[in-house]
Amino acid sequence: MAINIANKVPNSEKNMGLPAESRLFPCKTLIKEVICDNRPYPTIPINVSYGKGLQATHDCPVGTVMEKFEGIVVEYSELGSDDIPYVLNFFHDGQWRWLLASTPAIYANHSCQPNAKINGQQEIVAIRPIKAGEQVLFVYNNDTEDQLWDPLWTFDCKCGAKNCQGLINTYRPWEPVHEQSVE
Ligand SMILES: C[S@@+](CC[C@H](N)C(=O)[O-])C[C@H]1O[C@@H](n2cnc3c(N)ncnc32)[C@H](O)[C@@H]1O
Repeated sequence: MAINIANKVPNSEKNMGLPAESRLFPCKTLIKEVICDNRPYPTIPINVSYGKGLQATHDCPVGTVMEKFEGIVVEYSELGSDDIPYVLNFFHDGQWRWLLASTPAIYANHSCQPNAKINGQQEIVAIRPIKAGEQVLFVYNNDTEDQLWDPLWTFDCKCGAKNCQGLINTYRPWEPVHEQSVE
């Protein structure tokens, strides 16, 4: 997996200009890496009925990188309960890692009928054409059931899709209905 290491956390809506100790996701110890990349992406944060969401600013074809999770990689034990809904875990160098992102990617909501997915570079990528003004949505729990779901992340899905799973409280393999190949 390609990871870009930079010497500072990228600016984001909430962390802009703040010193490390007062960031949205304070991490007191053991910052292993800082992942950051060039910005911006064709999305903006918006308000939705369940907090914030991420909205496309342009019509985007399949394969467009809509946003990217970038921030600090920490140990699970360093996470606070408020961090859990926002953390992205990924497998790297034979172990699970937790990425506390400080980019608008954290606002992308879940849908059981998504228009995007996360790729191996922690990017949110369009799996179907996304129109300007549409919310960018991916399946949070698309994985094998042997990966442990964090109970602190359980929520009632309000995506409204016909195939809505309802309570999101476990990983399950997700079969795309109309997904187009982007890789
Ligand atoms: C990564 S945050 C997404 C941004 C969040 N909406 C916010 O305002 O900060 C994940 C949390 O958003 C909420 N969420 C995301 N997708 C949802 C959905 N389809 N239905 C209900 N709540 C959802 C849940 O509370 C979830 O734990």
